[in-house]
Amino acid sequence: MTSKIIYTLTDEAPALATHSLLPMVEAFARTAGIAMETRDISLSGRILAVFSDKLKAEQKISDALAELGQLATQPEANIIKLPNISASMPQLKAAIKELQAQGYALPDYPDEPATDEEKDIKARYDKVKGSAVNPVLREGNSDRRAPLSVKNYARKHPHKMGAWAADSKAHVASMADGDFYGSEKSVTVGQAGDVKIELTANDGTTTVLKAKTTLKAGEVIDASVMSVAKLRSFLQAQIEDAKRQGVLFSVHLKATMMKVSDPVLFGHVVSVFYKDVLAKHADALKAIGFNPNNGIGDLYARLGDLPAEQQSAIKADLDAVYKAQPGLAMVNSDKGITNLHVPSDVIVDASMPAMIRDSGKMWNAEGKLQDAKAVIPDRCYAGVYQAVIDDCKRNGAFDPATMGSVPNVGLMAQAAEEYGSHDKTFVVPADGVVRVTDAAGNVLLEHAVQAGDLWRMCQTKDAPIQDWVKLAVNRARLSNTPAVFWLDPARGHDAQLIEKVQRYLKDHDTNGLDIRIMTPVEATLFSLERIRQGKDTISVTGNVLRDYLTDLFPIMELGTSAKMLSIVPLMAGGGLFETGAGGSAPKHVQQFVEEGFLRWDSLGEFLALAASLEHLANSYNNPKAKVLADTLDRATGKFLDENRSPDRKVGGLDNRGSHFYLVMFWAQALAEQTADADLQAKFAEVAKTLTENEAKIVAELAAPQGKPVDIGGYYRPDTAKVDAAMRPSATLNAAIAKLG
Ligand SMILES: NC(=O)C1=CN([C@@H]2O[C@H](COP(=O)(O)OP(=O)(O)OC[C@H]3O[C@@H](n4cnc5c(N)ncnc54)[C@H](OP(=O)(O)O)[C@@H]3O)[C@@H](O)[C@H]2O)C=CC1
Ligand SMILES: O=C(O)CCC(=O)C(=O)O
Ligand SMILES: [Mg+2]
Repeated sequence: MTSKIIYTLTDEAPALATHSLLPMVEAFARTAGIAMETRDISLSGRILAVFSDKLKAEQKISDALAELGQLATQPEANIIKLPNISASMPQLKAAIKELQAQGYALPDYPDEPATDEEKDIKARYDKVKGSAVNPVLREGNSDRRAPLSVKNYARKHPHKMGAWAADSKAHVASMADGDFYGSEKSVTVGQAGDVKIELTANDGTTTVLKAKTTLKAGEVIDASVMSVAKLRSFLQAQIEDAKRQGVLFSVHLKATMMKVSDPVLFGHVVSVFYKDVLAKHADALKAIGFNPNNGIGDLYARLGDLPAEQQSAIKADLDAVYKAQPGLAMVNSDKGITNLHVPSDVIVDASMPAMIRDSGKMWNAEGKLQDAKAVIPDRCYAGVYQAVIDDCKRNGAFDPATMGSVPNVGLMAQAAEEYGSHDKTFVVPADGVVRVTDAAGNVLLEHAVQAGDLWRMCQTKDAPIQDWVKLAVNRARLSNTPAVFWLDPARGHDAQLIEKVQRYLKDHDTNGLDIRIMTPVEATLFSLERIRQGKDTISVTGNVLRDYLTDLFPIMELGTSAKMLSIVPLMAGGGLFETGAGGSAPKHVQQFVEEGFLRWDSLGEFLALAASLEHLANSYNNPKAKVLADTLDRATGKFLDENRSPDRKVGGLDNRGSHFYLVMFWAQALAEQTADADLQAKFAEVAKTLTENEAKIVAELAAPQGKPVDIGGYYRPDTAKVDAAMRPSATLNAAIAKLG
């Protein structure tokens, strides 16, 4: 077996950064006999892979995601996973358009498929849409934390935190009833078997929503429903309340990862907020195919299809809406892009912490910060953010120089919980009752529903739960830190989990450990109180809170979740090393293209690479890999100590310059170490060259800054163009080439 690490090629900022970093990493890894292989799991790559049959021979690419999904279930897996686009519908369509323009004969996305062929095309695209990558690769639970070196760095170089006023009007608004939280029911199934999901309408007719879902013994299933009538009246009341209080209206959902439910929720917000203009022009908007689930931006984009007169009438009525309604939080006030323009622009895990970091404010239409109402319709997790906001109002902003840390152990293996619910989420077609029945006809779960309601079922397998409990105990032991399971006994699903957690904790030696179970709000208060005293508390959570908390706490503690170590110990023994805990930072690409400056911070990649090398050293007994891992660790420490992360603006060090420093420190550490004489000798020269040419290389890397860059595409940029843009230092390239 050869030692090999798979490095994923993804999208946007992390993909650009890869063009600079990976060639250097490859050269270093080769010295230890390690092959770095790449696999394209970008949005465009995934589209091309599923439509391979429609492409010319030279355009075909293999289905790397399917291959890696398979690999993740094998003990030899060692995968470094960078963030990728989880495409919303507008992003998917934009990517299709770009690829078509590049000469790929892809079909259009059929919004309303009529023929079997169109249905097949839609099904294939829907497979690529949303969070299509992470659930496939995450065959393990997650361990996300700020390593001590990173925490020390943040304490030494605290980022800016917006001050909090006790009378801030910022708040979270959630429904009082009729939401998923209020309706959740759950059972643990004793034996393996299949279940059926069916709607019995009030007129007596039966519709099979999903004929077969296979369950394993001990699996927890839950189901819940969101009442659309109650949602819409809640939204209307919140719009009025925002106006009354003079705060910005904003909505925070996860339309990317929750690709079936949340675009629909988003669509309701759009259609309630803009109801006057949408009602008045209903026929015209139907004719141009406007769909509120794609955001109000979809309306603006399609306006051009209407006669000029009608366009200006609609525009005037849109402006009237903005006058009558409360101010909307903006994504980009210069360009007039609101919170309701694109469902993937405001994603709750990143957007709520950003609002909290900004004193409970968001951007208004004038480009100024203003107190905001954050609408998070469902109550399952919203209370966490309100608790943080209340704490900030009471005690002021958190201080990154002194605050403790909240690492996370997250249950996510095998598409656990809500994030695996897409194939079991339905917009209910008629009033009636939805039932989940087993093969013997026993009703396991049922809900009375109305047409338009969102009904969903989630699955959580037992083996991942056992693994999660074990991981929590291990982390508590290794870090000697209290661990809190964030579970709410008032929720059907969580009540089942509490029982299992209590049972499986007995399988471990928990002597001397402080392990508790608390509701999410109690756990927040407990963790925040400790954080203000500089103490750490492990959060042990389900899949959604894993996502939310691993942006929330890092953004408060470190300014960004990019600086997180994010490991997925795969249940089959392999390792999946995610890079940071954030996304693919679309704004960074915009800045790069306009100004030739890439502010992406690759610290997450550095941390993942060290963990991956360490894993490889252990599983293949490769002492050279261990030396590479240890020296990379030292280099990262120095990198943090000297604060060589990218700046935010032209003139400072950018992503490329930060890579140079990491690589120089790594080469220096290799030249200094004595554990492996061969590596020491190999790196002596490159370390010397890089050290002596520091100023020259930094200047060569900075030379292209300040000018626009043509990368030949957004979703599928031109490799040669990006290579040239990301590797502009001939001196650095030559030094690395010498490694052979
Ligand atoms: N693991 C994955 O694959 C994930 C993928 N996504 C996907 O990413 C896309 C964008 O999602 P979004 O919610 O906007 O979240 P992002 O994390 O991409 O962006 C939010 C902000 O976080 C900051 N940020 C994140 N990573 C870095 C980094 N490495 N260096 C510097 N700053 C960073 C940037 O803020 P600033 O403006 O301050 O520079 C950025 O604008 C979506 O398509 C989403 O589906 C999202 C989360 C995880
Ligand atoms: O898969 C996705 O869409 C997002 C993943 C994410 O935000 C996370 O894991 O933190
Ligand atoms: Mg996240």
